Amino acid sequence: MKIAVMGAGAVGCYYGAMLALAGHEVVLIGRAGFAAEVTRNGLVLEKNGERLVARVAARCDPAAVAGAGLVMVCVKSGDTEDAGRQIAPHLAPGCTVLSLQNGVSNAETLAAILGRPVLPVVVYVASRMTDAGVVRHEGRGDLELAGDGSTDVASLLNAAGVETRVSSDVMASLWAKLVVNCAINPLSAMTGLPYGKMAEQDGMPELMQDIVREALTVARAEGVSVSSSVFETVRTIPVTMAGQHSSTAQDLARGRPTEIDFLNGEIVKRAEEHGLDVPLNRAMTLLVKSAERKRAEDGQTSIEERG
Ligand SMILES: NC(=O)C1=CN([C@@H]2O[C@H](COP(=O)(O)OP(=O)(O)OC[C@H]3O[C@@H](n4cnc5c(N)ncnc54)[C@H](OP(=O)(O)O)[C@@H]3O)[C@@H](O)[C@H]2O)C=CC1
Ligand SMILES: CC(C)(CO)C(=O)C(=O)O
Repeated sequence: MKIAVMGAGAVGCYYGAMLALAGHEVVLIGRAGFAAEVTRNGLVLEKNGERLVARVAARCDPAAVAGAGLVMVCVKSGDTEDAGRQIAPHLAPGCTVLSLQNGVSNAETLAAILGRPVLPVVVYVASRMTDAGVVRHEGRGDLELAGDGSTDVASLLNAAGVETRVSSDVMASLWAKLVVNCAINPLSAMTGLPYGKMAEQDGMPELMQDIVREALTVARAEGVSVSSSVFETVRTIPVTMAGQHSSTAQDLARGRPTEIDFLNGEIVKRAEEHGLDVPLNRAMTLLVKSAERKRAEDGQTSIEERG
């Protein structure tokens, strides 16, 4: 079966490479530089000290999803709508579409644009692009999904060495991930500190727990039952990932748009719909958006100065 990956970044390249290395026909849709590099040299996966070259097709034309039986959407949340609109006219009638993204609204957003069901997938991987055609696996890699066809998709992924579970409550798992991201990501971005040092600041562990508590009131109002283990997860991440900076911090540092509207911003938006106030999540959203704006203006200034 042909498998298409829309969004050839850290997540798309990791799973695309795993599937190609297992013998599947994989096409990755990304930017022009990526497509040119991978067409020349293949997609390199660095994993467990090995450097594996996966033979994949790399394209920048979304029409390349045509004929795929499985389409994995792996763009950042802010790009979901555009990506959906771009692939919509080219999807095969019976294909299965997955959303391998953080946040709790992407699968629904895509489904509305595509006019077909989209399976939400919880992605437990740490991966990053180290060069145009090189993806480095840093940890885990397992997936959790639900919806029509999920048993077949899970079998295909498990056979390719990607541990995949069919979930009894995938939205609860996506929410749990969201709640943890709400407590960790913006504070890592605002302090600029790795998680270990960040959590050593007086009052910081308490602040993180308060953000979790606030986000959980919104999850409850949405009718989602999130495991209370999220409190423990937020306590342990600064220990187990002491040297790490959040994806939000990394996006800010690179001058790229963050996913904050789909993290704390999602909590704020949904809280408003339920008549709840979530001042801590509101503050986190505002601070990160202000930093994004400053980063953009500073970038603009330096372009003009160079100019
Ligand atoms: N990286 C990780 O370890 C993890 C990430 N996630 C989640 O997975 C999702 C994907 O993250 P990640 O892979 O890190 O993101 P990346 O930014 O690395 O990858 C997305 C890629 O898609 C490209 N892209 C976006 N829109 C289009 C388009 N219309 N056509 C072609 N290419 C496009 C982007 O290009 P450009 O940059 O030029 O826009 C980028 O190369 C996010 O929701 C993230 O939160 C979840 C778990 C772990
Ligand atoms: C789990 C965590 C916080 C790890 O960095 C993450 O998902 C992110 O940075 O977005």
